[in-house]
Amino acid sequence: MRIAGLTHEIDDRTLLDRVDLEVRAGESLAVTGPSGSGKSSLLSIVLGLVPPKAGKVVVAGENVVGMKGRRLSRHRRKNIGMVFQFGELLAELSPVENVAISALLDGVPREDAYRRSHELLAELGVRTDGALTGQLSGGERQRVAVARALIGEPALLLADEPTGALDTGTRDLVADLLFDLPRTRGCALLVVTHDPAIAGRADRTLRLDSGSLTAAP
Ligand SMILES: Nc1ncnc2c1ncn2[C@@H]1O[C@H](COP(=O)(O)OP(=O)(O)OP(=O)(O)O)[C@@H](O)[C@H]1O
Repeated sequence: MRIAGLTHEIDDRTLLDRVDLEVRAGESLAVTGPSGSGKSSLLSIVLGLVPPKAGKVVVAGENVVGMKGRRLSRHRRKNIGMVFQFGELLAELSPVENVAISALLDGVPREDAYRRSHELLAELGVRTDGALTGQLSGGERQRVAVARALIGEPALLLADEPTGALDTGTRDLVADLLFDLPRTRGCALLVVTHDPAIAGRADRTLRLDSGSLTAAP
């Protein structure tokens, strides 16, 4: 993913001021910064959910800025996986169903979607013994969320405070898993987080403050 000259304003506040950024395949990047500095807004722009004032966001060779409708949703489904702080899973479905849904919506035949979902969950160490997602521990749920983000084999994986809702031990297990993915799957990983212990695991860390991204100490 390559971001160039990205500018975004909210209520006369410049959250991103001509920001440039690149995350390559196989690489991880963490963005930290104070609350309200615009970290989540940055991810929303990369997802094409929020239009910036200016600039480009190129994912898998295509500029997301200005992309709309079906073309945008197809592009997002094909190229980007997203992990949220609270997983955003459907509690009343099984983990296998939560992960398969993403592929089914993408037109993958049912049998393939379920097989792939089983395989991914097994690889990520989540039990698929019939328990509902709502019955799993926080760490297991986050691993299901990671599997869901990965099922479309995205070139870019985004994560917003992916371990923010976990206790320290579980946080480390999920972080181990997450930061292994660029190496094991060849994707680019962009994580936004407050947590220095998480940011410190990325190949590079940048800090967003007053519109600018600078190398974090
Ligand atoms: N849809 C919106 N309408 C108005 N203001 C918004 C909107 N989305 C975000 N903001 C504001 O933009 C600023 C940046 O928010 P954002 O969530 O991107 O920051 P953040 O760095 O991710 O913060 P945190 O670390 O607390 O999650 C905040 O002041 C927020 O209130």
